[in-house]
Formats: sequence, structure tokens, C-alpha cells
Amino acid sequence: MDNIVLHVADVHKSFGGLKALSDVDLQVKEGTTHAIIGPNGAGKSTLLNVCIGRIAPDTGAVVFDGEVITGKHPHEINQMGVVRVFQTPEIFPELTLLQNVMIPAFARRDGSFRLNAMQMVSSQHAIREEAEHWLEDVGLKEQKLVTAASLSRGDKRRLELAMGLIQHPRLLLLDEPTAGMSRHDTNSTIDLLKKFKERGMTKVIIEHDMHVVFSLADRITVLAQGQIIADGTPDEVRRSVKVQEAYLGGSH
Ligand SMILES: Nc1ncnc2c1ncn2[C@@H]1O[C@H](COP(=O)(O)OP(=O)(O)OP(=O)(O)O)[C@@H](O)[C@H]1O
Repeated sequence: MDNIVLHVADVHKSFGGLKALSDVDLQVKEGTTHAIIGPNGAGKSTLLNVCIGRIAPDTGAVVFDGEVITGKHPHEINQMGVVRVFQTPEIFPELTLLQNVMIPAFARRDGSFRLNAMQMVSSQHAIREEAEHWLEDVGLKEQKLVTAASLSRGDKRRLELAMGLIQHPRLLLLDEPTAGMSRHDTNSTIDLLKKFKERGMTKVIIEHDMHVVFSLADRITVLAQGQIIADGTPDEVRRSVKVQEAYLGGSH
């Protein structure tokens, strides 16, 4: 049977009188790329924030690898293996690429700063090698010693991906990974994400660009006004009349 990595179980969330998420229930299978799409204001970001513990649902729960994570702190959920790559890269612009990628690896290992000096030196060496490996993986090894501020927008997002990868995600959540990118950068990001998919990584991706969605997704959940209006394979979603109606007249 397919292993369910993430189960959003009957989640409701209102902001005042506005129902941002109603009755949202979806499952993400291990090794799949699951896209969440929907018109502006559909509730996609709210859903992502519920999954990472930044927003508490009013009712319902999020189950990760069989464990209820609702109510846990974002850093606890992160340490369990849920890694989010943000729409606006959260990088350290004054530091080099190498330093940027090393930071989450140190943060991952609770107590690392209490290590004695000898251990510190050897672990630094190992982490540096691993950081170089992930920089190479995203195509940024040549620039490892330049400061992050000097990177193009597309490369900043690649850097953030490397910062995610060094955390060995069990589930990678990508918030509009190609937003604002040129077609060339978008296509190389698609290729990169396809490579992760071949390795069996489980991903949830929020994306407006349908070219990206249909290039990558095994399954698509469509939200509109806080409700799931379709959930299925790309072909099923493409054929859904409800989905076509939701997008009719919209900007997508
Ligand atoms: N903190 C908040 N307080 C009040 N209303 C909010 C809050 N966050 C989101 N909303 C509202 O909830 C609804 C869903 O917003 P959300 O950002 O989740 O949608 P989205 O699908 O991610 O939209 P977009 O594609 O435009 O980013 C919107 O009507 C939004 O205005």
C-alpha cells in the first residue's frame, strides 16, 4: 500500500468571518510531487502555513508520517523533516553561498554549539563538504565563495533549495518555486525538481505557472475560496468542469 507522508485531515480555518479553509482534506503519498493550485485568495498559503505550524487550524489536524503535528512549533515540525522553501528566499545576503548552506546543517543538530572544540573542527569539515555537495547539486558550486547578495533571483532560489536539501527533507514544501523567474530559469528549475523526483523525494508544490505544475505534478489538488474543488491526476484536473469554471475570467 502507498505510504502517506502528509495527511491534512478535515482542516478549517477562518479569519474573522472569512473562511480561508473549509473542510480541507488531502493526502500526499510518499515519493510523489503533489501540486496545490487555485486562483488568488483560494487559501493555498494558509494551507501551507497550517502544514508547517505557522497557522493553527480552528478544527482538524495535520498528520505527518503518522504523527499529529498540529500544535507543534514550526521548528519542531522542521526538525521532524518538513522543510519549506519560501517564495522570497530566506538567505543571508552578506554571507557566502557556502556559509549559507552550512547554517541550516548546524541548526539541524540540536546542541551542536555545545560540542567541544575538536569535535567542532571535524564536524565543520564534514558539513562544509556536504554543503559543497548540495551547492554542486543545484549548479552553484563555482560560486561557493561569492556573497549571496550578488546572485540573480533564480540563483538565490537555487541557493535556498540547497539550504533545504542539506536538512535531508522527508517532505519538501515549495512555495511558488518559479515565481518571477525568466522562462530559462523556470525551465532549469523544472529540470532540477525532476531530478529530485527521480530520487524519490516527496514534494508539495504551490504554483501558479501551469507549465510548471503539469511538468512536475503526479497529483493536483485545486482550491477555490477555501474549498477543494478537484483532487486527482493532472488529466483528471485538466478535464474538470469545476476547475475550468474557477479559472474562467481569472488571470490564470
Ligand atoms: N492573516 C490573515 N488575516 C486575515 N485574512 C487572511 C489572512 N491570511 C489570509 N487571509 C485571507 O484568506 C484568504 C486566503 O488567503 P491565502 O493567502 O491563503 O490565499 P492564496 O491562495 O495563497 O492566494 P495567492 O495565490 O494570492 O497567494 C484570502 O481571502 C486572504 O485575504
